[in-house]
Amino acid sequence: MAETILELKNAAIYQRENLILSEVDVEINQGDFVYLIGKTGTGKSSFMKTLYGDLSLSEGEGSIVGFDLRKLKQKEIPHLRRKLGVVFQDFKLLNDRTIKDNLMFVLKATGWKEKKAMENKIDEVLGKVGMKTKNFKYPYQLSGGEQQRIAIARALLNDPELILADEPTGNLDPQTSVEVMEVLKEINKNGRTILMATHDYALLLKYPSKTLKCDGQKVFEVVQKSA
Ligand SMILES: Nc1ncnc2c1ncn2[C@@H]1O[C@H](COP(=O)(O)OP(=O)(O)OP(=O)(O)O)[C@@H](O)[C@H]1O
Repeated sequence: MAETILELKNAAIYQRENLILSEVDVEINQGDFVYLIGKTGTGKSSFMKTLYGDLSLSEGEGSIVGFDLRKLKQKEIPHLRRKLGVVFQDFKLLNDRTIKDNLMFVLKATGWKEKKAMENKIDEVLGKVGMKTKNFKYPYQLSGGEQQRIAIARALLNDPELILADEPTGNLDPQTSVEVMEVLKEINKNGRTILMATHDYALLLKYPSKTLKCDGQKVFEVVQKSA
């Protein structure tokens, strides 16, 4: 049996006092590729934020990569984030430094010390996203698709057990979205678990996989119809 990486039981998710999602029961196993879909404002980002500790879980049960979300303390959040790779729609790269220095910054912030090991790791993750030759560039010198590849490489630095991608193709054109999706699929094929929020139905049709939907304050699994 595959190991459970994420489990929510009867969870409720709030933004301040507003209930966004309730009775949430979700299980994600090691190696899964899971989509999270739903119209704008239905709670996809709130769901993701709960998983990476940006919103606290105050009702129900939740565990993710070995952390109990109900008991998560502020000071544990960096440890949780280290076991997760988070990818955002807007890349969130630091524009004042090169790609290599963006990645170096994360390694230093997460406790890496040895220069050679850091350089090897940077080479390894850039290789995985096909961006090894661009390490001297600045983010603004790269296209959106290239920047997102770098953001995915950054998410891989600490060998996360789970990658949370919130609309990773939201700012990209259809062709570039497919390229970024290929990168994510390849990473998943190598055993990494991925949860991806999206409203790009073309991608869902092209790359069918388990799909969760947010609607009417609930999250449920939907069966995709083939095109
Ligand atoms: N910081 C906040 N404070 C209060 N309410 C919020 C906050 N952030 C989001 N909300 C509300 O929570 C609901 C869900 O928002 P959320 O961003 O999770 O939806 P979403 O499905 O990710 O939407 P989108 O596809 O537009 O990103 C919305 O009604 C939104 O107005």
